[in-house]
Amino acid sequence: MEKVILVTGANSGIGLALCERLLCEDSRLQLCLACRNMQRAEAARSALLTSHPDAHIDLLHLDVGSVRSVLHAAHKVKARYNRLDYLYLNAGIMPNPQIDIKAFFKGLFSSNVVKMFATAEGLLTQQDRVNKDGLQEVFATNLFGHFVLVRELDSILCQAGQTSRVVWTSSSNARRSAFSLEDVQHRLGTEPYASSKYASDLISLALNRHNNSQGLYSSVICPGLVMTNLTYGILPSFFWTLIMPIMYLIRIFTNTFTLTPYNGAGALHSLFLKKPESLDPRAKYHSLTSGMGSNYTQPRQMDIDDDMSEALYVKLLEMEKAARKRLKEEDDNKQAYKKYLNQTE
Ligand SMILES: NC(=O)C1=CN([C@@H]2O[C@H](COP(=O)(O)OP(=O)(O)OC[C@H]3O[C@@H](n4cnc5c(N)ncnc54)[C@H](OP(=O)(O)O)[C@@H]3O)[C@@H](O)[C@H]2O)C=CC1
Ligand SMILES: CC(C)CCC[C@@H](C)[C@H]1CC[C@H]2C3=C(CC[C@]12C)[C@@]1(C)CCC(=O)[C@@H](C)[C@@H]1CC3
Repeated sequence: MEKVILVTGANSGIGLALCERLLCEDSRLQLCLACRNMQRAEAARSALLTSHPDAHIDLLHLDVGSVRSVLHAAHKVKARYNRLDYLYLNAGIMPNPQIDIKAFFKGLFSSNVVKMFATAEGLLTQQDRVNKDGLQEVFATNLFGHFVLVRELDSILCQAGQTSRVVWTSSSNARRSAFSLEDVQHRLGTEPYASSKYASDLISLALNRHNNSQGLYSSVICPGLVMTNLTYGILPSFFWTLIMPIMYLIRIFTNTFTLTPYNGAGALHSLFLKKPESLDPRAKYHSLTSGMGSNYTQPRQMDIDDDMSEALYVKLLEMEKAARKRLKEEDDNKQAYKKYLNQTE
């Protein structure tokens, strides 16, 4: 049977570019596009089928920010496929981003200018909100939903005599100082995106510790700065179009300005080709682009430690248990109410 690959957030940007690159590699792959909006998912499938008419592309409804949707989607995946070779955890959000213009101009004339363009450290804040599950939306979407998905798919990811891979689309914006074990959802701060991405780096390490012996390997990548819906949300799109030539100029000095989704998906693609045993669990694989535009992948050591990653893993397990309990109670209450209505009729 051909390899089965599931990509979350596959209908646009880096996720869609990854699907395109994977099909160019092997058009017989069984691709599953997991998206929250089925209209956009259909459009993505049509676009992929235009260039690969014989490709096997399934759609799956998944709102990774909702625990109920994750459990439902995982159930469907297990019913559809008896194996899952690659799980790309790519969906992500950065709501209401704000740029600190003063910090930008200060950084521009400092020795930290290259780092500033690569990581946006000190430049970017976001306004988060609480979702229907009572969780912070950025945490729920970028990390927790994906964590529950991996756990729920464990029976088809960890199969005897087979290796499977989980790949997180993290970011160089991930920063230890933006994350706190006392506030894993980042309720109190203004950098939920950096916090959620740092948390995904930690969780990847923990997944390796707990699952390598069962043949499951986890890695993290950073796509670099890519022009997608996510980045277009940071500044008005006409402004981006206006400064595009400057962006290409900056790329000569900063290899992290990958700019196109195709280049951004480079590291995701290169991990597809690598043997899992050869990967470094403490490295983040960066998509990079030379000044002349050629695309390459480079591993860089992450600022993470085992104790912190284990502590976060334990916290997420507890949160998962609580979320399942809450959903079960909701279902039981619904059932009881239905029964009551039937009796009173
Ligand atoms: N662009 C960049 O410079 C960088 C991006 N990244 C990361 O790359 C990943 C892909 O983002 P990118 O391609 O840039 O941006 P896009 O906005 O183009 O893609 C994000 C994808 O995630 C999906 N998504 C968002 N929320 C949910 C949800 N609750 N359930 C299911 N799907 C969801 C979106 O679906 P919909 O179309 O319905 O919104 C979309 O398909 C993200 O994790 C992002 O953090 C990391 C570093 C840099
Ligand atoms: C070039 C221009 C004149 C001004 C652009 C300034 C900023 C808008 C960008 C500088 C560094 C960028 C950046 C990101 C967003 C846009 C900038 C802040 C990201 C945070 C986008 C999402 C990610 O995950 C990071 C890897 C990016 C890091 C760099």
